[in-house]
Amino acid sequence: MDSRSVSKHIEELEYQSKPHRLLTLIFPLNPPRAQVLLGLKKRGFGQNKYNGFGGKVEPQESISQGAIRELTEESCLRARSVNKRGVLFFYFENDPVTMEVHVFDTVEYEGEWEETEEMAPKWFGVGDMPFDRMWKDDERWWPMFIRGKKFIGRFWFLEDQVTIVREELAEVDSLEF
Ligand SMILES: Nc1[nH]c(=O)nc2c1ncn2[C@H]1C[C@H](O)[C@@H](COP(=O)(O)OP(=O)(O)OP(=O)(O)O)O1
Repeated sequence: MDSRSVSKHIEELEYQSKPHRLLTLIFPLNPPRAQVLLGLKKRGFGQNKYNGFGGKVEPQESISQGAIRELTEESCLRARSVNKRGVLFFYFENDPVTMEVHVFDTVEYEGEWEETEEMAPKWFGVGDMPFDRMWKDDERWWPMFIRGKKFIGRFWFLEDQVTIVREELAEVDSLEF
């Protein structure tokens, strides 16, 4: 198990032994936290969905460094600081790999956003999210996210990547384990 994974603090033993893919997901907020920059994903996993920015954590970096790097690669924004907001585990039917997604926000970033090969960014009001074009779990944890809470969630999807057959979601005081 990757030492940066938080699986052992959250998942049961039988889940801990599955392969995990460590991923980041970061949402830039405008200073009063009224708007969020989402990207329409142009290729790969989650194509044609709006989401935050993110991807695989590289072997030599911390999870926060991965979040900052992916934000720049996908939107051209450079985050000066990030806040840890959530950890999400996704289980897909007939897929042995668990996705462990570390969720961040940033209110301190520099540069102008630009469309990249992977993402077409667009600002949305935090209360006016395009949930019909996002991952199904997002509308579950987004209310916690915009209230400034931290959260841990687990979602079991069917192979269609749309239907959630089971979920666990809880607010937590801390994500430091
Ligand atoms: N159910 C889900 N809900 C959600 O909100 N985000 C999800 C999700 N499942 C995956 N993600 C996010 C996590 C991550 O930011 C992105 C998947 O990463 P990518 O597809 O960008 O990974 P790649 O393998 O393409 O990575 P890179 O090549 O490193 O960019 O989708």
